[in-house]
Amino acid sequence: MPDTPTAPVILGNRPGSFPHSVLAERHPAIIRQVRDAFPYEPGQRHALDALLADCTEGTIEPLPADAHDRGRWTAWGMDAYAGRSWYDVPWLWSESWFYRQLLQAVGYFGPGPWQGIDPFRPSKRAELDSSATDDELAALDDLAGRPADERGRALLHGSLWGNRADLGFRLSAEGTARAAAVPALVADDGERLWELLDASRAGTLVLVADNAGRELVPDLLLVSHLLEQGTIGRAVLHVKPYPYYVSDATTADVVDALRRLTGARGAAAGHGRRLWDALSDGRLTLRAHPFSCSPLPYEEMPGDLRADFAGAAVTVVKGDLNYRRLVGDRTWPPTMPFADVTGYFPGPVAALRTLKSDVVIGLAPATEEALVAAAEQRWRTGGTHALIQVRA
Ligand SMILES: O=P(O)(O)OC[C@@]1(O)O[C@H](CO)[C@@H](O)[C@@H]1O
Repeated sequence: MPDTPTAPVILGNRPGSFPHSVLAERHPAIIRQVRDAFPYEPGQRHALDALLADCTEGTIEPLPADAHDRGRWTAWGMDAYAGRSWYDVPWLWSESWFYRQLLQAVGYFGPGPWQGIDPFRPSKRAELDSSATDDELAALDDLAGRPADERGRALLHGSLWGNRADLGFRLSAEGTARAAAVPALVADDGERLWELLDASRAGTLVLVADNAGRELVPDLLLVSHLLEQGTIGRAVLHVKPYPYYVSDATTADVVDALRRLTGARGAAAGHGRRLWDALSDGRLTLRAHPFSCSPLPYEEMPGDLRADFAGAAVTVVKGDLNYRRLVGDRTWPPTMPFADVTGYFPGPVAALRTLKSDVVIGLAPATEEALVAAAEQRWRTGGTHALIQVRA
């Protein structure tokens, strides 16, 4: 049996490291942002204050016996990590735990009047309603006259770079937008992705979505284009079952994005109607699997999710967090081959991601050297670089 490659799991306990800054600074900033965004009641405010202290100084405390998802979190490692500092468990685990606790604090899981109220909705809506989104939708009219191939490639890149629009990232990355003025692909298997899609004419595309708003809109536009061209016959869009990592897309965000498209003018409205029809007639389906908010890598996915991915002509995995889960949140050498690490994935898989955390694999040695020479290790986390990687 071939050896499965491995590397140490990333923890958040090294001061000065990016993961440490997320736990020590980004999470408190997210709590403050949420606290200011709603007229929360005293009980919720106390719970948010308690979470602020807990997530920076406390330890992992198991969920109460009657928590609706206690069994799930037990299976995901809760008991094994009980009593440990948030910094001393896998960083990926700690982050997912944070969002679970934040939603608990604001009453999202209910029962009660705040059940189902997304604490990140104001920032997601502001982005969707922004003039920047207007400009992006208007640009579709110029694209409409171009050959189909060119439109497809432009929309693929729109979906890729849309991943820079990540609201949690912006909380702790002020100024990187300017640094990102010269975008650069550090790995580009884009043509291999088109080959896969073209070879599977009328097959199923699974798209594992990441952020709502200015990432989800271009993701949906790409799906619309592929359906229109007959490149794919069906699409399955995986979203999160509850709000997560600030801007991750839920079903409500898909509906908001579709309404934004159908309410626009010109080509954007045409895409909106096509997607609306596709959802209505079953050519586009949504999934909100509990594992999508789990603190585990995809290698540990359950059988029903595995079957979903196995049936796809290709699964496109969007964004930084999904990339970490796809390849494992580990200190891999950047030149570790992508195909070696993703060999477990049930079917062809493509990653579309801007680089916003330390994990990266599949780089050519010369690419890594050039990146380090130009920016030491900053290229890993600044959102200034992107990649398209494919394992057929
Ligand atoms: O998955 P996304 O939206 O592309 O990025 C998520 C992110 O902003 O959050 C994590 C840190 O909290 C990192 O993986 C990354 O920086």
